Amino acid sequence: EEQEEDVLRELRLFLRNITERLSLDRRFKAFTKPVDIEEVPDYLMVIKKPMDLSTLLTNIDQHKYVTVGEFMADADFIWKNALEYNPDSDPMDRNIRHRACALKDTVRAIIRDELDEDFERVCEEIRESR
Ligand SMILES: CC(=O)c1csc(NC(=O)C2C[NH2+]C2)n1
Repeated sequence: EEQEEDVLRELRLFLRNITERLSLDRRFKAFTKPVDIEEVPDYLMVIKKPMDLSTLLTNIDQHKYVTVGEFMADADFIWKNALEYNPDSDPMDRNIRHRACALKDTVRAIIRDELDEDFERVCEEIRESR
C-alpha cells in the first residue's frame, strides 16, 4: 500500500546516497564502471557475477532492492570479485586488493552508522509480504 511505497522510496534514497558517496571516493575509481571486457578479455572466465557502482545505481532505480541486505549482497560482489581476480603478489594486484578491502569496510561502516535497524526490519517485513 502507499505507506510501503513511502518506505521503499526512502530506501532508494538511502542506497543512492551511499552509492554516490562511494563513486566520488578516488580510492574506488576502479569499481565505478563495469570491467571493460575488451581490455580484460579473461575477466568473465574468472568472475561469474561482475558488479560495479554504476550497476548498483541502475539496480536501485529499477527497484531491484527491497532491503539494505539485498543491496549489500550485490555490493559485496564488487570487492569479492576484485580479491578473486587480483590474487598475485605483484604491486598492481596488492593495490587493488587494498582498495577492495577499503570498499568492504567503508560500506559496512556507513550502514552501521546510518541505517536504523527498525527501518531495515520494516523493509524485511515488506519483502516477506510480497
Ligand atoms: C575491477 C577489478 O577488479 C580490476 C580491474 S583491472 C584489474 N586487474 C588488472 O588489471 C591486473 C593487475 N593484475 C591483473 N582488476
